[in-house]
Amino acid sequence: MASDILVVDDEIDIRNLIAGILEDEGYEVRTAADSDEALAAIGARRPQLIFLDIWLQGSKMDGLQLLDAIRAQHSTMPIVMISGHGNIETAVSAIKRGAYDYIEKPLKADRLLLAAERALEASRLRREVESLRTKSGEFQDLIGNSAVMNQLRSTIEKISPTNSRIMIMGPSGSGKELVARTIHKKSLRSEGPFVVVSSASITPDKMDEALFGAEAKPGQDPSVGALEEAHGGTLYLDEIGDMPLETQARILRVLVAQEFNRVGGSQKVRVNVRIISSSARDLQEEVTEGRVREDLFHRLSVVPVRVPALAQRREDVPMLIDYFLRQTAENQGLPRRIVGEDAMAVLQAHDWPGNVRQLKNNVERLLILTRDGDPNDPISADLLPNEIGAIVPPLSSQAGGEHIMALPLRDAREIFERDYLRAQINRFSGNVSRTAEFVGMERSALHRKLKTLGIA
Ligand SMILES: Nc1ncnc2c1ncn2[C@@H]1O[C@H](COP(=O)(O)OP(=O)(O)OP(=O)(O)O)[C@@H](O)[C@H]1O
Repeated sequence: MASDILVVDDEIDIRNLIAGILEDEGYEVRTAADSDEALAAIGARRPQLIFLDIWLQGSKMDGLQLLDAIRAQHSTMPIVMISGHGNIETAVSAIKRGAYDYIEKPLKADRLLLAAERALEASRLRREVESLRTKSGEFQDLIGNSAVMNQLRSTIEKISPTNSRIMIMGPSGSGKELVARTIHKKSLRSEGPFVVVSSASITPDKMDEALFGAEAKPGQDPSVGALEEAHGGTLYLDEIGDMPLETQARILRVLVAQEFNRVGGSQKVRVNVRIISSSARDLQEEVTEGRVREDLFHRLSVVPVRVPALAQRREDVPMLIDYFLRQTAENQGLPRRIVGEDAMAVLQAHDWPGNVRQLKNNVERLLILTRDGDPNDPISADLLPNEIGAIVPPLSSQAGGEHIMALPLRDAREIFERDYLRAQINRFSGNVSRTAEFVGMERSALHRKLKTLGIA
């Protein structure tokens, strides 16, 4: 996506010259002759960079006043001043007031392009640092080598470079947002912003403003909404089913018309944004029950992507654990640890209703709890929190401890074998060969055993 640059200068020749040089390099350029036009252009859509003439003759505000006015509303907007020959001092004072750089007249194409590149790069880096900071280093590769994860990865490769809208479905904590970030990173918009709007963290009455922004009210600054913020990049709508129906209707209108009004505003804002949305619930059901608009659902899920629950890809658990152990050790300055085989078996057999997020939290907790132990000792199963449970899930009620004591050995053993093998089969996602290898039986013998015990 080409960056959107606004050139503000009262001299038409200068405006055209700068616009021509920038457009030749593939930038998208808009121009303004005075402060009113400039503020209107910024109001219509926030640019990614502004070239601003210091003098600005015949304008309500001169360049420095306009600089202050823009920065008051958009404190992080990169602005490069255009300075006349001999007023370098003013240019320097503009930098003190928050301009990013200045270029001198007569203009030189290479200096102009260099200034544009640097300012855009600095602003991109600032966004990246911010997003890394807020995510506290959470951006990471998609870990996992199971068949379903490999399938997911190849889907991501195919759909990322297209501009199509994507609906990601999967249970909470399974990695939907990470998949969305990966798609963005591999798309042609990767240099643009990735903006998240999460229904969980915004109250319904604030949702419209969060998405569309709001026009300035007396005594208040205007607010830039997520759609505008995501111009040139990707907007991730987390839990679309939790958005108020009126907001859904407004999103639909944006998708149809490609433009929208800020809350309380009458001016149309045009943006170029790819929308990726997500849902942890069955959206078809949400549609049937009237919580999601059917027309919106069809427009948003041009390409549906499913992220499987962790319990459906247990093979990935050891790799994820290893990854989180390394990551946590690095982030917290703790020694690296390894997980013992007994603990690994328990962790792999667990059902993880909170999916990868729950696994990650547990690994972090384990590493912190065992920080005083000998780093060379593998973390053993007895250190796992109770809720993770033992490898044999709580025995079915009719086979509780006391009952077992009332049974002959043969029957008690059968109950144990059934629970044990069921858990092992689960752990290896139904793969009999790998289960047989682990429990130390011939494949055919295990088959017979499973049949006798009535395990499908
Ligand atoms: N395959 C994976 N490899 C590495 N980390 C992962 C993977 N899947 C998820 N994670 C990590 O697990 C945590 C939860 O993932 P994420 O937020 O993407 O899930 P989600 O499905 O969007 O959750 P929710 O529905 O609650 O919004 C994040 O810290 C994420 O980085």
